[in-house]
Amino acid sequence: MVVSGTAPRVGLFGGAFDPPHVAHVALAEAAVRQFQLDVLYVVPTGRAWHKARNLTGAEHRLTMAQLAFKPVTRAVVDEREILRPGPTYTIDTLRELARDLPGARLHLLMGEDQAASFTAWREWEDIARLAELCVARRGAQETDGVAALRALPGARVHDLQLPRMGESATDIRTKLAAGQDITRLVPAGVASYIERHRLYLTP
Ligand SMILES: Nc1ncnc2c1ncn2[C@@H]1O[C@H](COP(=O)(O)OP(=O)(O)OP(=O)(O)O)[C@@H](O)[C@H]1O
Ligand SMILES: O=C(O)c1ccc[n+]([C@@H]2O[C@H](COP(=O)([O-])O)[C@@H](O)[C@H]2O)c1
Repeated sequence: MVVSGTAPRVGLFGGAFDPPHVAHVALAEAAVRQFQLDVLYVVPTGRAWHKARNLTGAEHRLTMAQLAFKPVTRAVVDEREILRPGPTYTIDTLRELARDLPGARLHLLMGEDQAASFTAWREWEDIARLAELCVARRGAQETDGVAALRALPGARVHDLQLPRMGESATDIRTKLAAGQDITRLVPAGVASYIERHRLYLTP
């Protein structure tokens, strides 16, 4: 890891990445730049307790994340949540990072949809104590996601400067199942991987 100044600035960007799309990559690039991150851990979710659907196999999502985030300076795709048994909780990952990188300034990245449901996350108070929360606007609709986080006592909340982007993995999966073109929505390597492995052919 490259360390600038005294406290290393470390980012955590978790997601199902099913599949990773251009907004994920833009968000990661913007965060590295804005928060001057020394390293950004991009962490595909293992077992997403909070999602109703079954995710695509972890090995596919991991490889697609590696393809997608390869061009992002300082980004490292990390498989710890996939390897950890049981449901995935962000607090476990943050505690590991805090233990392994003592003194680091931890930045948790998320879109505003996740910010809006943040108080449903496991041990969210401890997450807010351990990490600065960096929230990107998402889609065309204003939500009160960022405002909800700002209202939490003690939370350190930052606006992640990203133009509103409408891409969503749900929409991409729907388009693929309908045989529609998604090449502008995902990085080229991800589009080839999806095609080669015949992913998302059914809704
Ligand atoms: N278009 C977007 N703009 C800003 N943030 C986004 C965007 N798409 C996803 N994110 C954020 O990226 C993180 C990972 O998202 P995830 O992998 O669930 O993608 P998704 O597009 O939301 O997927 P799905 O549609 O399957 O729920 C979340 O914090 C989410 O809010
Ligand atoms: O820890 C939790 O309780 C928790 C609840 C909801 C979401 N998260 C994390 O938030 C990240 C984005 O979630 P998602 O659903 O947009 O892929 C991902 O890393 C999830 O593991 C974490």
